[in-house]
Amino acid sequence: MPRQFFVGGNFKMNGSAETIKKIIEHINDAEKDPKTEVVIAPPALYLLLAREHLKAPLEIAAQNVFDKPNGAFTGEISVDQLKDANITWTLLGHSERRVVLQEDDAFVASKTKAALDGGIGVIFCCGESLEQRENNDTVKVVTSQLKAVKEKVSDWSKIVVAYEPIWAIGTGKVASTEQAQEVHKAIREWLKNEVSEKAAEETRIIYGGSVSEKNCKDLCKQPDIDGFLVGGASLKPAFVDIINSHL
Ligand SMILES: O=C[C@H](O)COP(=O)(O)O
Repeated sequence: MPRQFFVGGNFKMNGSAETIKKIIEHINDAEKDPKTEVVIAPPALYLLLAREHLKAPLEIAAQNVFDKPNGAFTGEISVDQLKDANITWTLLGHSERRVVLQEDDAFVASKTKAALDGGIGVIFCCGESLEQRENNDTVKVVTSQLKAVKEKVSDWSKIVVAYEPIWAIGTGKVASTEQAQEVHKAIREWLKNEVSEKAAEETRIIYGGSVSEKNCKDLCKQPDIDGFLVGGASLKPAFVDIINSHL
């Protein structure tokens, strides 16, 4: 069975109640490819606003979730709290959290397990720095990030893997179709060898890093690119063109 095309919109720490409502209304009203699964990730403060306005089947992701069920963890949000707010997905392992907030592989994997155990889908981000790419360590870095998850998680059916080379995020410097396909293919091989044939066939592997309405059409023609995780362009009307890119 073909994998359903998946497009996530990561608003990061952008927007206000007014602008996020406008973006949501635009996405609601636009003509969209019904074959694309669309998930938007507004800042935590606006998850409930998004829940109120976003129309099904569009879904909402948190940008992060904690791995403890409750308690004295100032500033954190639990899996049960997301479920209470009808939030069905979370991003985890974004490089901005790995680099700026120093989240390591083990912590990201622990949060991934907590989310999946609670029934929340995970958009699991992985990717290499420019230095790591120049040292030819891309596949090694990405698979070691995935390996940390494999040590804690056996069911991959609710994981979407987002390959996001750090050097391409927010820089306007998109990976070439060949560069992206090569890493996506390596991730699929890794899934086949280390998880299962089923996981390799069914897991969506999406690309993130300066995706725009201009480059999405070529990227999505690659056999192992099953969609996109979009940052900056998800705040613009062009997000709909990315949702429709494989039409
Ligand atoms: O989560 C999204 C990625 O970090 C990509 O962001 P960007 O599209 O602004 O480069």
